[in-house]
Amino acid sequence: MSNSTVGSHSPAPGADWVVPTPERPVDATVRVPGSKSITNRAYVLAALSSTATLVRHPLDSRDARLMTDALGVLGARSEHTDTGVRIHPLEPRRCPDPAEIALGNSGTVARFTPPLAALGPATVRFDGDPPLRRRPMAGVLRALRDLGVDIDDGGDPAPPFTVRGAGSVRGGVVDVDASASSQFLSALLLAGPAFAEGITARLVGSSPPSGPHIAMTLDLLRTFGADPSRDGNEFHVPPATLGCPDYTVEPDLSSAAPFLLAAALTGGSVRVLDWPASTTQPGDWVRSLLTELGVSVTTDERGVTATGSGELPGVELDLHDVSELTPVVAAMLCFAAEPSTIRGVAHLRGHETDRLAALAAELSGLGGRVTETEDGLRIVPSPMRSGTFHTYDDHRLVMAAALIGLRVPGVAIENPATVGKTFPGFVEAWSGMLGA
Ligand SMILES: O=C(O)C1=C[C@@H](OP(=O)(O)O)[C@@H](O)[C@H](O)C1
Ligand SMILES: C=C(OP(=O)(O)O)C(=O)O
Repeated sequence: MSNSTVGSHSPAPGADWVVPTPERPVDATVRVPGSKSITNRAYVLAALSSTATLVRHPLDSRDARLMTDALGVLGARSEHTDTGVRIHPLEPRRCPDPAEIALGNSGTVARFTPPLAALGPATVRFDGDPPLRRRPMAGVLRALRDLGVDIDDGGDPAPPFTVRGAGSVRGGVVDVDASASSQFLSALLLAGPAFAEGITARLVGSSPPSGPHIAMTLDLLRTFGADPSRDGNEFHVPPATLGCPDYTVEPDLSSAAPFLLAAALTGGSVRVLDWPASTTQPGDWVRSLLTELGVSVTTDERGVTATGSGELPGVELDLHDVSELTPVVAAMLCFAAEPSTIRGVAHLRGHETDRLAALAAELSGLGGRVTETEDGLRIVPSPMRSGTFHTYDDHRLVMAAALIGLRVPGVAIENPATVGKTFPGFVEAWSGMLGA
């Protein structure tokens, strides 16, 4: 494939990235790295297993390294091998006391590791990047406290906070308000097999976002030998001895999404290799979205291919279940023929940044007419122009801005390296797709 472009292949360190704008429809085959959500769940369950786990094709990114580092502090060694990462079972005596865990801006690390600290005997202080201190944590900290875990958050349920481990957690029945993040529930369910009485988590408050991520948690628990069950709003995970010697991570379909959307926006064709035949990943939904928008989506043994016409209708979408796709979908809809609305995603105000405010500001800054609603965005077609797109340390804003650059020459993405949270090679993969 070759395709002429304007813009740059890869920015100098610290410089903005002027996104290449193709002069012809894209025609490319791409491979994306492993799923962040699956990688970090597999690492947690591997640490809780009684024997070592080789995790194959894991994501290697900032969030994944933060997870292996956190597990290392807690006493689970990891080895990078030619075929993946081998995680050894937690040995709590290896954890220094007191200990410190760095959370970066990773929701999975921030929510999934405090229950593991509660299982060990050490006092563990957790802190992260300044934006993480504004992300919600109350749902998981409150539930852990209700289970008898000693947590000091200075009265504010946010990092920094300290878990004083008692060497075990009794577990049992607990109410969980996961309306701000599904990760609160996933955190408790993942640790459930290691609690003496397992866990019965009863959802209270409005329904959690990101349902597929909860299904993913149950799926991985089963793969590692636990026996989770769900009865309406009640989730039960009995105590279990876990083990899965060899686990292979699927490609990250949320990282794949912008590449398929690129086919829709340029009237080209993009194949993503190794799309799983069945998956709990929310990114799989992009296939039905594109089909609804009139894009041809075909699946064969090599992967999924999207072929677009470059024309898109406006659409009304409820993204409550697949909210991590909102930034790239919102960017694409700036080029639809009619107005669109995205609803059901008020909780994005507590993601890496306030994503609704950031998308409205940055897409409007390039000429789009994008406004915040109570629980989403309204997008009205409007000619877009070159300029700087600020990324607020949010990987998915880099991906969103790259889509705008497909149709608008001269889009400069500030701090593109922040995409390394989940996709360190994104700039190169995007430029490769464009033949730049
Ligand atoms: O459990 C997970 O791996 C995730 C759950 C979702 O979080 P929220 O439920 O907070 O949206 C999602 O947005 C995030 O990217 C990953
Ligand atoms: C919300 C996200 O990440 P996390 O909550 O895992 O930090 C995301 O990747 O879109």
